[in-house]
Amino acid sequence: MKHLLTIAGSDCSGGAGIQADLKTFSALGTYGMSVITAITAQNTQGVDAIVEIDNTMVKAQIDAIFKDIAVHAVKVGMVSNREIIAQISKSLLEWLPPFVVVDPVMVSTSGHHLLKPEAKTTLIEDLFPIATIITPNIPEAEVILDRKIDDIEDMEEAAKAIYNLGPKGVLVKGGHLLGDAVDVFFDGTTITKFTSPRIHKTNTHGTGCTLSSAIATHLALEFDLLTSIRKSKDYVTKAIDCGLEIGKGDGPLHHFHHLYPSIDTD
Ligand SMILES: Nc1ncnc2c1ncn2[C@@H]1O[C@H](COP(=O)(O)OP(=O)(O)OP(=O)(O)O)[C@@H](O)[C@H]1O
Ligand SMILES: Cc1ncc(COP(=O)(O)O)c(N)n1
Repeated sequence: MKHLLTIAGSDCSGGAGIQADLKTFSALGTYGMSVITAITAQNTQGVDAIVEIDNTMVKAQIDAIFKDIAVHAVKVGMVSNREIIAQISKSLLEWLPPFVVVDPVMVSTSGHHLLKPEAKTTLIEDLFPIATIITPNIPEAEVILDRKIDDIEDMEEAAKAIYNLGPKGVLVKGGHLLGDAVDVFFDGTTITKFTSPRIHKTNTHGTGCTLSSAIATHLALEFDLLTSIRKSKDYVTKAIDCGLEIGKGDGPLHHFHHLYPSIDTD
């Protein structure tokens, strides 16, 4: 059995954040654990309120897990502010989990800031260099690089430029473009594109959280990086396709484990 850890924010409505991550870990047959960095009051329509967790409590949660339980991969999502980011970086450098997938969550689909704008530099300097892979969407890649991304060629250039900031791999996600959903990966030598047909449904709340936690899971299950991305994109595509009509806004994905090929996790 592989043990997965998400360090992220709570979404009380269950579509994104910690809740999406834990559902993904379970659906893929692994044991999920969580370090909560922020509590959000949100639903399918938007974010009403955020309380950030004190960084000493973030440290205490990380230490409680690592001193007792083996962690086979970590996914990092919403990290809120500079103090929390610096603490996560320090703790991960101390405990050294084998894989760290960083989803640089900045602004929710509904337009709410989930990362304080002044924390962008700390995110880049403290978390990118310890990441096995980072998974920005197009608006996040634009903020990281301070440039516009309009098409797949721009995504390729962005993946290469973000790679120079220190992660071992960069996946620029194309959910926000029109046409097929194309994600562009760069590992320092080769560009690889992952394409799936665009599904015309509104239940895309939490797609990024789900993709990054699925990649962490597949890495923990000892698939290589390219296979982990391919299998995770397949998982997200199916989970969007059978998504739930819950709430009045952008609905959640459905993490229905019978849909996914069984994985030998022993
Ligand atoms: N309508 C869609 N049909 C098929 N795949 C999609 C669709 N929307 C997003 N995806 C895929 O979902 C994954 C997440 O991409 P996206 O760009 O939406 O990330 P994100 O914006 O971080 O997600 P989130 O909505 O959680 O913030 C990618 O693999 C992307 O290609
Ligand atoms: C706690 C938390 N983490 C991440 C997201 C991003 O997901 P989305 O862009 O689908 O709103 C979110 N809304 N809430």
